[in-house]
Amino acid sequence: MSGYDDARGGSADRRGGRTGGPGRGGHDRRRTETGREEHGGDRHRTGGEDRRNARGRERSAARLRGERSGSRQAPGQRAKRTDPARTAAFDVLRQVDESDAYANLVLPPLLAERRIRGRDAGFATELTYGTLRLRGRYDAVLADCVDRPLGELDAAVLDVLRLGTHQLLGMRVPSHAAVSETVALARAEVGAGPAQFVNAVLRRVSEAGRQEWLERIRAGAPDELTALAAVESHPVWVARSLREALAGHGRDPSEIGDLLAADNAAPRVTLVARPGLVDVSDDDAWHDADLVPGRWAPTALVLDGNDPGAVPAVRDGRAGVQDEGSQLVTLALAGVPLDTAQDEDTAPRPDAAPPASHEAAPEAAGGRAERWLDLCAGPGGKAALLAALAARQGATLVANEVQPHRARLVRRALHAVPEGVVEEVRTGDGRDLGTDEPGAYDRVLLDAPCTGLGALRRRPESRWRRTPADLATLTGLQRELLASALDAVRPGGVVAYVTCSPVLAETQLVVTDVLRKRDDVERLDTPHAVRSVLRRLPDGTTPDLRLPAGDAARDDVQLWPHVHGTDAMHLTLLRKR
Ligand SMILES: C[S@@+](CC[C@H](N)C(=O)[O-])C[C@H]1O[C@@H](n2cnc3c(N)ncnc32)[C@H](O)[C@@H]1O
Repeated sequence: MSGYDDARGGSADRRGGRTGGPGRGGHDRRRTETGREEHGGDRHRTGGEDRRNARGRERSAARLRGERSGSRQAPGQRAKRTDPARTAAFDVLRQVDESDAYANLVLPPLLAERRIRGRDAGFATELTYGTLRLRGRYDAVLADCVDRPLGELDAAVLDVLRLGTHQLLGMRVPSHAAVSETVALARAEVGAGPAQFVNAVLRRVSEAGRQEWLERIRAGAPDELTALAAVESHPVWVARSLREALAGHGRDPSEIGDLLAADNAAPRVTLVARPGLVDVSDDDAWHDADLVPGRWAPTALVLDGNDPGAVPAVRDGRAGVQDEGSQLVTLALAGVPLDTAQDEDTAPRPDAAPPASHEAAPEAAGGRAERWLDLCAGPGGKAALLAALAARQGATLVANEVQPHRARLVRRALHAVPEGVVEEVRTGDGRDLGTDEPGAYDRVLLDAPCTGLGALRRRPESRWRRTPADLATLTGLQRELLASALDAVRPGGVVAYVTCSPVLAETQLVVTDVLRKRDDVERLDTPHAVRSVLRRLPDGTTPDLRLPAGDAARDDVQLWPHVHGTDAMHLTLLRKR
């Protein structure tokens, strides 16, 4: 990467003061004067309400195809080529802002389309995800370097600044290259005037190292939680909810720093080997993939590398990419005995030998094969594991999903499951199922729509999208869905209430509230159910799940990224009396 040598970047502020530069108004005015395409406007404002508008989508789609709307710089300023990896990262950030896109869905096809491979692809990936994850930290840094509220800056300029700041403070890019390459990106994407501003601001950022900036952020915060939230790049309300969740689930709230830090670490790629569909020793299925057993689930394999698409078993649906927490909660539901009279040890372990045939498996009360229901199945990760387990236990599965396009994803996820196991993939509102089919199922998985605040490692942009108002909407829906799941299960049957959020309002409070209104449900010993499906260690024991003990012990299970290395999955098992 080249060093910085740009006489045109002459507005660099070396006096140590904050830098004003072109804000939204200035940026637009400049473009109007030069007659170039209107690019910023209110749509680009961070958090702008109208970012979903059609023009934004069109522009984003064109950008993803690699089409530029024409050079925004004077010919004499075009000498420096922009780096394709940085341009790709910028384009993904703009998509995330303009169209509410998910970076993990947009970036891989964009890299493939532009033939960005190898180290460049790795650089673009780290730059994109790292910038999105640490956006809050970088905004705190940038707020110290710019003399107006960041919300007044053109959103595209702000994204360029965040990209430059991540290179300076979060990657091992030499300062001169981080600044000069980012200024070149700014010049190509947002124009020469803003590029000068970017140059000046990034020079201010580069005057201190990461540690010094973190100390400055901490010193400037009004209280400890706000400081931690800024340093670890979480909205304050999210940090507060997570700290409350730690306490409510029986952990020490002082773990919040470790939890927030764990949200900023890219998770390892974990695969699920769907039992009965693929064998770990089948070399053809794994095609030389470097795999080690997971920490908790007997079905989990950790992939050393980042390309699960290269693994044949993943491509053909016998395996999939799935967090171990998701695997554990699904295995626990499939393994829990259906009625109290049954000896718990008779529940089949997921790594036990399969029954001799589909028909030879245990039956539900009444002598029929068990019927299982996945009430909110899209896109189908848990449904696929559940269906594989159902096949081994002689059960059948109905998968329900309210959104038609997600129901299609469920069908695709289930295509490797043996014929006859999946009764139906239906599209419908799960809230109606309890009334439509009362007592019709033996096991029901309710993996409820939730804030996803337990899976922030995987969705780098999502922490900035959620608002406290989402909680009110979601918790109402979660209550209705849980009531429906409990109506849909037969007496003696089991419901698994699952969220990928540890937030108390979505976990304990939903369950407590729904159970308060009915007397036909009992809580099961969920920690026991989860322990009984853990993988066996070489010495025959199972790993220590490190759940709260003593007074803090609970009858539900909450997993944590900083303790278990999984998403913060929540599981409560309930039995209909
Ligand atoms: C947390 S996701 C489920 C993830 C899924 N279990 C998996 O492992 O792939 C929740 C799903 O519930 C769906 N959903 C939301 N409201 C619903 C409703 N009223 N009825 C059924 N499904 C609903 C959402 O579309 C989303 O696909």
